[in-house]
Amino acid sequence: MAAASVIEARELSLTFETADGPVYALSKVNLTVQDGDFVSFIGPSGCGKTTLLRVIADLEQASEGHISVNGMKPDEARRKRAYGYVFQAPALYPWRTIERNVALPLEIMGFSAAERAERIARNLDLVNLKGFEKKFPWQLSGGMQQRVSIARALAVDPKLLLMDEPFGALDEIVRDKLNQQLLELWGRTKKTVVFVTHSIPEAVFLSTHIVVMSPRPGRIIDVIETKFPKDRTLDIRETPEFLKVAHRVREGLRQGHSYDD
Ligand SMILES: Nc1ncnc2c1ncn2[C@@H]1O[C@H](COP(=O)(O)OP(=O)(O)OP(=O)(O)O)[C@@H](O)[C@H]1O
Repeated sequence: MAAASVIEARELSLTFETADGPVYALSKVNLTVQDGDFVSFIGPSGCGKTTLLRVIADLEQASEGHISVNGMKPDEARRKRAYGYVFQAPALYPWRTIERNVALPLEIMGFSAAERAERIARNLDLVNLKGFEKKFPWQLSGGMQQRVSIARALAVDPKLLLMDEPFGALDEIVRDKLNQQLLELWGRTKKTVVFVTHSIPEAVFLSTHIVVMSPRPGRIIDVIETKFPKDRTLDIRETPEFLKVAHRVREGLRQGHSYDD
């Protein structure tokens, strides 16, 4: 049976009108994300990765074209909490404990105390943070705080997880560990993930599809499908197949890059 599409974008464009003239953040973007895919957006600064993620999340509206999220218009998908969003910085409330941070979207949606407790326990377990419920964010490392943000995004059980460079601020060892954990989490939960990154190894390791983007105007220049086993470990980064995919991403980035700035 063919997988259902979670995101469909057709001829999507977004132009920001600024004092210095129009900025063509997205131009004629076509993208299909199927149920269970792990899709990364990669490209140089300003190619529209965050803008595309924000259009999917209804935080920004397209100037032209069509987009659907879980078969709905983005504003309806947002109201129905069809996705969870993880920002680059953990954005946790410092005065709330870890469990109360994860509880926040559940409180907003009116879940009962018993349901909240069950979901908090389940999602903190999923990100390996059992035992940290009563701590405050400042008592946790940056990587642990980002795992709390992931648990919070998953608490309402969305089909789709949108992640904007969630590990960009972390050192490489921590990032490797979180990549491995995220892959395991994706395998277990069967969520659809859309992930923004600047890192070629991160994109190749995590993704089923790598969307290579280019700036001025922001557009998609290549979509690369990978065929790595679901239970892969970081060791695959040394394999010829991994290096081949990484090379194709790098070539795409090189061709799309202008050196006039
Ligand atoms: N609200 C806005 N108003 C005007 N221009 C904007 C706005 N948001 C983004 N832009 C511009 O749109 C283009 C795409 O920005 P975007 O943040 O999506 O790129 P990006 O690929 O995510 O970059 P980075 O990797 O640096 O985060 C850039 O030229 C940016 O300056």
